[in-house]
Amino acid sequence: MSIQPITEAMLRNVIAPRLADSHKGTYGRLTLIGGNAQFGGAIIMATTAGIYSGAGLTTTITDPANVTALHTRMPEAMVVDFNNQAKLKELVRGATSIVVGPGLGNDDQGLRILKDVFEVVSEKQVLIIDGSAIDLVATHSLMLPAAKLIFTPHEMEWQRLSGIPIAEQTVANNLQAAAKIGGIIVLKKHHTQIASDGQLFENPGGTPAMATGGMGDTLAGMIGGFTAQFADTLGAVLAAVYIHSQIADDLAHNAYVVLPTQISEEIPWYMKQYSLPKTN
Ligand SMILES: NC(=O)C1=CN([C@@H]2O[C@H](COP(=O)(O)OP(=O)(O)OC[C@H]3O[C@@H](n4cnc5c(N)ncnc54)[C@H](OP(=O)(O)O)[C@@H]3O)[C@@H](O)[C@H]2O)[C@@H](O)CC1
Ligand SMILES: Nc1ncnc2c1ncn2[C@@H]1O[C@H](COP(=O)(O)OP(=O)(O)O)[C@@H](O)[C@H]1O
Ligand SMILES: [Mg+2]
Repeated sequence: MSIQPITEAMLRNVIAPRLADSHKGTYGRLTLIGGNAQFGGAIIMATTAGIYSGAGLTTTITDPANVTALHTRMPEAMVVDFNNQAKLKELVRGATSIVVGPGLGNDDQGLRILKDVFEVVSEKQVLIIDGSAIDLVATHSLMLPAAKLIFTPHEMEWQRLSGIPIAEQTVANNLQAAAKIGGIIVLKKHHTQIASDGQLFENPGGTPAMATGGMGDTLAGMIGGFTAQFADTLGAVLAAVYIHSQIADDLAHNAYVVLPTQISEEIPWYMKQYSLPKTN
């Protein structure tokens, strides 16, 4: 099995210049679901990343305790109470891409919300399953819905989802489990690996300056924003993974630690560079 490094040429194929004849509806509807009373920051960071990645319209469904904080940080986001089951289902149905799990919590409340998402999501939609949602799928052996599924586990979440202990997470074992689960698996670690349809890609970048809470929540939001805009779902995932760590690597030249929200603020500048014709 050959491992393909993610290249900048791949990103240039995905991140197209915006067309003059377009509007916010052209760039996708992103719905993010998560953030219980304890983990509000996770969904705020995911939302921030989705908006800075250029999603046309973003709605966040979260615990009411997080609404003021989210609005204060990101007035661009629309917000809905995650106890409003009817509204949640409507917003999932209307989304281009859905991110579920950052800070959702793996208790009964989180389980009820995840089941509602799985009930209404459909084949043409992208569904990114992160954080607590991965744990809930693993713990309750949930049936996966027909959708363009993207899982974003760290190594412990991958252990829970695949049953492979971290020490035995070899390329061969991971690919076998990924084929069984289906969809795109983004196994997050130093040099994150992405499995899709028997292919394996590796992120050449990344730094321990990224090892701080919220970094994965930010990546989940980026993948949401990228897949909402770009029709090539695998290409969008690879581009998001690459830019996420490229920004961190650049900031880490002069900084001991890189904050997730600092990464989000840089995303539009990097996307612009990849959308321009190559000069040399
Ligand atoms: N500000 C907020 O609101 C934040 C909210 N968050 C939200 O919290 C929820 C729980 O997510 P979680 O990732 O914090 O907890 P969990 O899934 O139990 O994993 C930790 C366990 O796994 C182990 N471990 C082994 N390998 C590992 C690896 N490569 N990467 C990471 N861990 C690894 C690790 O080992 P140890 O640290 O003990 O060595 C530990 O035992 C989720 O919804 C998330 O979105 C967070 O994003 C933080 C900011
Ligand atoms: N040492 C490291 N080298 C490269 N990337 C790292 C390192 N540590 C963490 N990361 C990256 O940070 C993110 C951590 O994700 P995750 O554990 O889900 O964070 P959280 O749930 O706190 O938001 C992943 O994208 C991972 O690749
Ligand atoms: Mg995480």
